[in-house]
Amino acid sequence: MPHLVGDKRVDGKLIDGKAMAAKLREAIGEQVAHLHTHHQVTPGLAVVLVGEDPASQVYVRNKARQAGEVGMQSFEHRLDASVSEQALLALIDQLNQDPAVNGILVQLPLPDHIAETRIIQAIAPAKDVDGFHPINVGQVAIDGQGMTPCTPLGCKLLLEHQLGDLSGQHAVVLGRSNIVGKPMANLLLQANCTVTVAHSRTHDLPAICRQADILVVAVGRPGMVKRDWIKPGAVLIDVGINRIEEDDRTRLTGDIDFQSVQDLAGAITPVPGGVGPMTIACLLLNTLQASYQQLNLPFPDDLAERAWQPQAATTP
Ligand SMILES: NC(=O)C1=CN([C@@H]2O[C@H](COP(=O)(O)OP(=O)(O)OC[C@H]3O[C@@H](n4cnc5c(N)ncnc54)[C@H](OP(=O)(O)O)[C@@H]3O)[C@@H](O)[C@H]2O)C=CC1
Ligand SMILES: Nc1nc(=O)c2c([nH]1)NC[C@@H]1CN(c3ccc(C(=O)N[C@@H](CCC(=O)O)C(=O)O)cc3)C=[N+]21
Repeated sequence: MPHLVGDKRVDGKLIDGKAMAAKLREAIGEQVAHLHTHHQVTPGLAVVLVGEDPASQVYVRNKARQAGEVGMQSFEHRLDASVSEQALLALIDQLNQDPAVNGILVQLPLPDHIAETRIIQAIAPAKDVDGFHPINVGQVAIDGQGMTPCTPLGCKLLLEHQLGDLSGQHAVVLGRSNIVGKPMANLLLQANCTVTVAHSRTHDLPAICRQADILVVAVGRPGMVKRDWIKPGAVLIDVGINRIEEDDRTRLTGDIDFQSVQDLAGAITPVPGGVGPMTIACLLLNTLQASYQQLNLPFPDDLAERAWQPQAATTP
C-alpha cells in the first residue's frame, strides 16, 4: 500500500543505488572529459592500501577501476602491513606535493601500530576526498562546505532523489562512527531534518527507530533492524556490509532484516547494490570537485541531480 512521506508517495520500492551510481559516474565522466579538453587536466586519485585484508583489496581495486572508467588517473599504493607510520607519512607527503594527484584516500582501518588520526591529519585538506581531515569535518559541520565523506554523501543524494526536500523529517541515524554515523547526522541536520543519533548505549532502540521517517543504519550487525522497528512508509537506508559464510559461499547482507521489512518500508536500499556503489561514485565526485577547486574553477554543484534527470544534461 502506498504511504505519504513528506510530499512524495512511496510504496515499498527498491532504491537502485547501483543504477544511480552508474548514471552519476557517466555525468562525472563528461566533466572529466570537459576538464581534459578545455583545461588539459586529468583528475588523479591516489588510493593507499596497507596490508592484505581481502575486503579492502576488493574495494581498493573497485575504486581504481572505476576511476579509470570515468577517465581519471588512478595511482594505487600497496604497502606491507608492517610498514612504519613514518614511511606512510612520507608517502602521504609525496602525494600531497604531487600535482598529478588531486585526491588521496587511505583505506581504513589501518594496522594497530599506525595512529589513524595522525595519518588523516597529514593529508592535505584540499586533497582529502574522504572528508576525514578535521578541517573538512569542521567545515561540513559549520556550513556543509567542506569535502563531504563519501558514504553519508551517497546516502543523502539517494534520500533527496527519493523524497525531494528533507525538511522537517525525523531522521534516525543508527551508528555514530566518524566515517558514517556522525557525518550522516550532520548532513541530515544541514538538510533541516530533526535528527536522532542512536548507538550501542541507546535505551529501547526499537522505539527510537519507530519514530523515524528516515532511518539510516550503519552498525555492522547483520539483520539487526526488524519489522517492528519500522514506521510504515519510512525510507530505509542500509549502510551495513556484512559478509556471511553460507554453504561454502560468501554472501553480503545489510544491517536491516530486508525480507521482513520490505513491504512496510516506503523505500529501501538493497545490499549489495544500494549504498556501496554510491559510496564509490561519490569518491569520484569528490575527486572531480577537488580537481576543480585546485584549478580555481567553479564546480557544478548540481551534477548529481542533473545526472538523474530523465534526459541528463550534457556538458556545458
Ligand atoms: N556501504 C558503504 O559504503 C559502507 C559500509 N560500511 C559498513 O557499515 C557498517 C558500519 O560501519 P562503521 O560505521 O565503520 O562501523 P563502526 O564499527 O565504526 O561503528 C558501528 C556503530 O554502531 C554502533 N553499534 C554497534 N552495535 C550496536 C548495537 N547492538 N546496537 C546499537 N548500536 C550499535 C556502535 O556504537 P558505539 O559507538 O556505542 O560503539 C557504533 O557507533 C559496517 O557494516 C561497515 O562494513 C562502512 C562504510 C562504508
Ligand atoms: N578511507 C576509507 N574510505 C572509505 O570510504 C572506506 C574505507 N576507508 N574503508 C572501508 C569502508 C567500506 N567502504 C565500501 C565501499 C564500497 C562498497 C561497495 O561497493 N559495495 C558493493 C559490494 C562490493 C562487494 O561485492 O564487496 C555493494 O554494496 O553493492 C562497500 C563498502 C568504503 N569504506
